[in-house]
Amino acid sequence: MTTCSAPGKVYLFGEHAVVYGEPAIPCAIERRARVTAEPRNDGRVRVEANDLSLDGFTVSWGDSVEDRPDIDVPTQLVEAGMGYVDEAVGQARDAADAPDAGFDITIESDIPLGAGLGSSAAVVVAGIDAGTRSLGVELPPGEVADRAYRAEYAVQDGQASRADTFCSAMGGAVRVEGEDRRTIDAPELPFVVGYDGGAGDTGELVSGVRALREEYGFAADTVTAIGDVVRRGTEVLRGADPSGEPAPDLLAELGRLMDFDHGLLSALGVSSRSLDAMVWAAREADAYGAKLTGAGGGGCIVALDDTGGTETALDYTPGCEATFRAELAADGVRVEES
Ligand SMILES: Nc1ncnc2c1ncn2[C@@H]1O[C@H](COP(=O)(O)OP(=O)(O)O)[C@@H](O)[C@H]1O
Ligand SMILES: C[C@@](O)(CCOP(=O)(O)O)CC(=O)O
Ligand SMILES: [Mg+2]
Repeated sequence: MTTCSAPGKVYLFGEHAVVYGEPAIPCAIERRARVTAEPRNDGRVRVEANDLSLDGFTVSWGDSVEDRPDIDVPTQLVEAGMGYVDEAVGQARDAADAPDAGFDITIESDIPLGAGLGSSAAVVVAGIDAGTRSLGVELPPGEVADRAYRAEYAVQDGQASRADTFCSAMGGAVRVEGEDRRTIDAPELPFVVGYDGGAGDTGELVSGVRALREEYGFAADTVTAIGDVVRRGTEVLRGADPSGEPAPDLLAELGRLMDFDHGLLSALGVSSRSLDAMVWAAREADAYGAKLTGAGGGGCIVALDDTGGTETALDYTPGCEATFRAELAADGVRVEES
């Protein structure tokens, strides 16, 4: 039996544009998904996903038709819900050269689903690492990231960047631009997350941006402008002392860039009323900056604030269900028990 965990993330900047080869900087946060894999010798797969609830039902499933969850939700939604774990199992079998391996898989996660904090990437990364290790094969984190990317790419119909999965596998702050991916030095940034209790459909939101970008030159320019924000942000971070407290002027400049990024994402149609309300509550509470994180449509915003002001303001914002500080997770995927 092997248990591995992997962190979720917030985007400092660059989501959506990263899908078209622009750079992005996601940062791993201390909210993790834990996946336990226990090989079975009958070749079957059984999954217990207690935090995956569809229409109020907790989901567990197996690999035969009779073993699919018998709940009153559209098949498509159920298939989509199970897709990431099924793909992770496929990648683990392939990496361990054990196409017929069976597993009992248990998933626990404190990352809200579909909310822009990268729950899918964390589950896939931890799942591939736990699955392969339980078969006696240890993959370097870079290979776990590659395989997790292939899994996300398959579930999201070819609409995925390497950003979430690389960040979850490596931990810390990372910069991804097409095939180029690296960990970067960053100071401990005072992230505050606001969560509206909702979710967005990543595939649908990415498709929406793709369509706008194809229809309008100015939408394509908006995507490029997000890339420009990230290029500027990269320069700003390069000038920072990664070991010390971040200086107020550094936070002010990163915050201004986050605000700009949110405006561009909003122009691309991926914000929502509740995300905007939380962003404005943070700004009015004197956060350095605030933006949606991840695919958008609903879910989470991330603000930069080293005082308690934003958390208090979000607590009183209608539509905000939860607020928490998110510390940078130095560890990416790691073994918890074996
Ligand atoms: N705890 C979990 N157990 C099983 N599957 C999960 C879990 N958390 C996330 N997932 C999978 O990830 C999907 C959400 O991923 P996505 O829409 O990309 O949003 P995000 O990555 O922003 O959380 C869920 O529908 C489910 O398939
Ligand atoms: C919109 C996108 O840039 C980020 C999606 O993040 P999340 O799954 O919503 O956490 C898509 C991608 O990079 O694959
Ligand atoms: Mg995701």
